Amino acid sequence: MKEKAAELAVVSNKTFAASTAVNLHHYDISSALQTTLEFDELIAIFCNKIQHTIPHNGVEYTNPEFDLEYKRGVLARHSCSYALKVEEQQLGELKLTRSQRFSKDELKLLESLLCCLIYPLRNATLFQQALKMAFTDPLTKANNRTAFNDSLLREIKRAHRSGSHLSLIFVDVDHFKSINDQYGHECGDLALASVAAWLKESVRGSDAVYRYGGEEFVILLSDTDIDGAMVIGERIRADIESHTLAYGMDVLNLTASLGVATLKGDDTFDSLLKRADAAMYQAKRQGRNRVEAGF
Ligand SMILES: Nc1nc2c(ncn2[C@@H]2O[C@H](COP(=O)(O)OP(=O)(O)OP(=O)(O)O)[C@@H](O)[C@H]2O)c(=O)[nH]1
Repeated sequence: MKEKAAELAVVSNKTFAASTAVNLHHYDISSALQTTLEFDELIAIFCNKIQHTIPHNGVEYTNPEFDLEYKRGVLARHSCSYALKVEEQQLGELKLTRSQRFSKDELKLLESLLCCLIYPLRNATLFQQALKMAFTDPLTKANNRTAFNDSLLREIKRAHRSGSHLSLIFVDVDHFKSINDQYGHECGDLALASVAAWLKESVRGSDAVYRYGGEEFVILLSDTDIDGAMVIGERIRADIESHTLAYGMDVLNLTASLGVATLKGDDTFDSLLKRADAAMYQAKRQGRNRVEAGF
């Protein structure tokens, strides 16, 4: 049992090789852990299964790679913590707490049982990494078009059901072709990655920036009406205009044209997209570096 993270006992697949023979309890836990690939569900199942052999009041699981913090119960005075690993792959840290000390026998049993958890956790890691890749644009690290289609469909259903507002903003970089032509595609790629980063900063706290294609991005704003979306659109436009992009000895200034639309009662996926897109083209026609609403 260790109290400080720096002195964590390590449970890895090597511990498994040294552990006692697999018994029915291990088998029961292993079977239950095969039912999900979600980290928090795996931890909850594991802790439920060991509760009667190793009673505990509080559980804390952290996995910085996936920005995950799972807590349940009441964190008490005595704790035991484990850094979970398979080979060199970190799988997060698990801490159990309660008001009485954990005995040596309990800790030995817990280490042995934790071996049932590490491979399901490793599978969850691989699955979550694959999911992340499938929904991320590799150049800009923004969410990709597939992620956008999924999110927009889900958000439209939610907004229609609950009567809440939903807005979206199309952002199209102005005269982007001339950046490629003048400075080359490498510079164009850098510009796109930079714009994506600026957009994420502008809508801080939200994960709703998507690369729609080419030099076009889209931002999905839940619970936001047209007035709110226009304010955010104007902030984004000003942010892009105020940034500079250093490329070798050159300093580039970028602008973008934005189209904003808010979901109406009879809107579908296509009609909402069409209004935002039309508003963006209106902004281009009006001289670029502008925000227009599509009503
Ligand atoms: N470097 C780079 N260029 C891209 C990428 N995707 C699309 N483009 C370029 O983006 C440019 C888009 O040009 P246009 O559609 O003519 O638009 P524009 O020059 O931005 O002009 P306006 O939108 O009218 O202001 C094309 O030259 C594409 O080749 C990419 O991933 N990387």
